[in-house]
Amino acid sequence: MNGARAGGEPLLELSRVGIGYRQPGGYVPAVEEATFEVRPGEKAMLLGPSGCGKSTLLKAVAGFLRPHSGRISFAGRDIPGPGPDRAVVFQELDQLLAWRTVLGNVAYALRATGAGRAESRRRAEEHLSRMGLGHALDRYPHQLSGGMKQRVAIARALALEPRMLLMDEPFGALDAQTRTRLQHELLALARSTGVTVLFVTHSIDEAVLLGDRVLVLHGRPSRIAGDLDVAALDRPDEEEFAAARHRLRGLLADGAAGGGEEEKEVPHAVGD
Ligand SMILES: Nc1ncnc2c1ncn2[C@@H]1O[C@H](COP(=O)(O)OP(=O)(O)OP(=O)(O)O)[C@@H](O)[C@H]1O
Repeated sequence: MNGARAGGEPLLELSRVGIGYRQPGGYVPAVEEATFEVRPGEKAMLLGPSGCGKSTLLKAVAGFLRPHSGRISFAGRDIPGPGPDRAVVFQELDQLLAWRTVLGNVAYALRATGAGRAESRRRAEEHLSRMGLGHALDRYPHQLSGGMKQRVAIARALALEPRMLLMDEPFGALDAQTRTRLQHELLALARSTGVTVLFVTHSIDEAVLLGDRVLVLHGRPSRIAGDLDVAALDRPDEEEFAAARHRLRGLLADGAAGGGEEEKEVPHAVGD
């Protein structure tokens, strides 16, 4: 989906959100004053260096963590906790249940939302076929490549027909070729389903390629340092793509230099 098609009331709204963790030495804030909106059909990318709080924000939107300040609302309501309206795909290749088949993994998730057995199998098959896994329904996770495992995880998330797909570096553990292939598959899927996406990455190119908007996080605790519209940019060889890349690199470098953090350098994978 292109950002130009995204519209209407925000689906997700964060207002001055602060989130942190209780440590033995006391409370340590990870993210502060995060304010942004995501509209239906939009693909919003959270970009920032390692440890800046991208996953923390995503987990709060998923309902796994509760903010210590501010407000997160989804479809106009405070988030009560995790729910199938916000399906999550993680980076780890072992997020599937090892003792269930490909079909079983997706059908099980559907059963957990109350769908009947036959209905769950039908929907699971449909979504797995859409991800090119129709031939692998009876395989177990250990019989799959990394790319196939991530396709199953994406199929499982989409089968829930979520209003928002939350993706935490879902292609980060894949080789470059598989990663590129899955990025393009995700773009096609988002275009055909219109699903709203919140996507965590530390790669500038991935953010510009996949996103309609890129929200840059930096500092410790981190804040939103920039919000760039990249909806029209999907060709890395084009001048505007290079300009966006340059702008984002600048925002990240400002954060690395200005925050007084222990982590000064722009992380390795940025701009890859
Ligand atoms: N469960 C936890 N308990 C305590 N501190 C945590 C926990 N999870 C994350 N943190 C800390 O919160 C900060 C933000 O972590 P987070 O994982 O959100 O960053 P990130 O930007 O997603 O990093 P990466 O790109 O490396 O995954 C870090 O300083 C991290 O050490």
